[in-house]
Amino acid sequence: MLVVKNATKKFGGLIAVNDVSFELHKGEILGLIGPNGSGKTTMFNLITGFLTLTSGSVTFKGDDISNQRPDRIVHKGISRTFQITSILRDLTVEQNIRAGMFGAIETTLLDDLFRTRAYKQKEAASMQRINEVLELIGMEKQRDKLAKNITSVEQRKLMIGIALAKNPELLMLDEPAAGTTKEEQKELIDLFRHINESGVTVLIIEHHMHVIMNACQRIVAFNFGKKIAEGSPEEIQNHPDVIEAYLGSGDHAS
Ligand SMILES: Nc1ncnc2c1ncn2[C@@H]1O[C@H](COP(=O)(O)OP(=O)(O)OP(=O)(O)O)[C@@H](O)[C@H]1O
Repeated sequence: MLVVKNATKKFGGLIAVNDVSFELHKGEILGLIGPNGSGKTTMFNLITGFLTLTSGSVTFKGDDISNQRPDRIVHKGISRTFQITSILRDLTVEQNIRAGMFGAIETTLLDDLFRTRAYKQKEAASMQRINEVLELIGMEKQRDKLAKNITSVEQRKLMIGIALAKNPELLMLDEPAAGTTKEEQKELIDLFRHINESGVTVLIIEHHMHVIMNACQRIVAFNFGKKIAEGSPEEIQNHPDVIEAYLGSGDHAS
């Protein structure tokens, strides 16, 4: 579904991503791991058009999407979350999801002004998608609560809901379990599986090793911008280069 080929990103003299190739298959949950600064977020930004490749390519469903604008890439079916929270705290859960749909369902100014049939159809489609997303993230009961008044794990789920609002085929999550407890992480793992079972392919960057090991079918490991290993959770856990990377970095993610 997604093919990254010889991707390289240089920032001046620093090579943040160094000749990385990997594939993501339709229907799977793939994890990206690696110590701090190993190039994972840069890789996300290269796939989603927030950064341009120095060299290499990214193809999605056979289309070359290398260096296209982020909004074009969203239209092709890739949606993502960010490390920094993107929720609008003074809006309700439902309004946040609606805001996430911006650009996904388009109405013209005339449609909006005159409430045309096209407007009504699009509004019905929006409402249907909002309901689907609320069901997917398990937050139907919280739909009218202000985002600032929901729990921190609910805020994490809402961030995922905002990305899902665009109805992606590929959902990319950047550290979705940051700042959560073990109990909350279990909820999030169930959520990733539920989203995946609904037909969405998932790519996750995550520091909590047990989240990655439990949620992902396959894992790609990075160190110093390079791919050092790829395989099942078991293969990755026992891979000498991965063990060395984590021991050497002092980044003992739990
Ligand atoms: N815009 C930028 N300009 C210069 N250097 C950058 C930029 N973005 C990232 N880097 C550098 O590229 C390297 C890879 O960073 P990146 O954020 O991709 O790592 P990461 O694996 O996502 O780390 P973390 O787990 O801490 O988020 C780091 O050395 C970082 O300082």
